Amino acid sequence: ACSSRFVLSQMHPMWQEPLEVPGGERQSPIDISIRKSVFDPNLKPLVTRYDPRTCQQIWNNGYSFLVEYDDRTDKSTLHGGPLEDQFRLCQFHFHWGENNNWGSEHTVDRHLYPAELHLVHWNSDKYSLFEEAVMEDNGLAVIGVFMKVGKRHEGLQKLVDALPAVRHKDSVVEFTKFDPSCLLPQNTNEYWTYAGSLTTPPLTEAVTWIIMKQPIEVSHDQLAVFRSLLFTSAEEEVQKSMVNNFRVQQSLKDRTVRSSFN
Ligand SMILES: NS(=O)(=O)c1ccc(C(=O)NCc2cccc(F)c2F)cc1
Ligand SMILES: [Zn+2]
Repeated sequence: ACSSRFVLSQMHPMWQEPLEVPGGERQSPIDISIRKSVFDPNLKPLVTRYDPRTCQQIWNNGYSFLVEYDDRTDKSTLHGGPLEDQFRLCQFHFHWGENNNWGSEHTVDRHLYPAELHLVHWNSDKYSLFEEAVMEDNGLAVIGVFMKVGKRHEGLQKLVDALPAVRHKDSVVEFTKFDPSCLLPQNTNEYWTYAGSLTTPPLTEAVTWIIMKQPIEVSHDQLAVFRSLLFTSAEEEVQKSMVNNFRVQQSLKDRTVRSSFN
């Protein structure tokens, strides 16, 4: 899978992030201003083809929990939308708050959601490994899906039920046959897209962001299980709840956010 045991330095929500990333002209996350976004009629529908058989495991990396996919072949892919190439799914993960008032990394006209899903893909037409693609400006494509509190999400529940097994940092549990398309909103034709970066170190400016307009609904209790995870490993004396694992918003600088809808 794509998230090689790249151990993030002890980064927590209040992590002392570099004030400016070298040449940081396209950092993420950002606020999406609807009235400043530009409708682009040339944006195509998104095409996702995910094979649940490529789902492998869940890993608590001390920052979020990642559901990792076998990305050694083109079995779970993304193309279309703003993308010129075909991209391979390597993992998905989430960002959330300590309560339902905040937690997402992106916002829409400053509206905060309690959580945000990121489906991480890398350009398998141009590169042969995630670690390579992550250093290139057209290397990654991340689909962002906002989550709001409402009815229970049946597809998410299988994942929620597995979380107690990865409560501590560096724990891994086998997790198979999960189709991440169940986490996409029913309307994937309405999205915003912009050129950005990873939102955790190394913050590389390699990401084409595709942010869905329609949020998915998850229950209060499902989000509460996310908050039962820990930043800390089993050995550490002081246990810290894994909450507020989002980055502070970055300036748009000289970028335009395009919308696939008017
Ligand atoms: N929140 S997000 O969607 O922007 C995001 C997506 C992926 C990663 C990641 O893979 N990091 C580990 C990692 C592994 C190998 C090489 C890397 F450079 C690297 F960052 C970090 C943030
Ligand atoms: Zn993320």
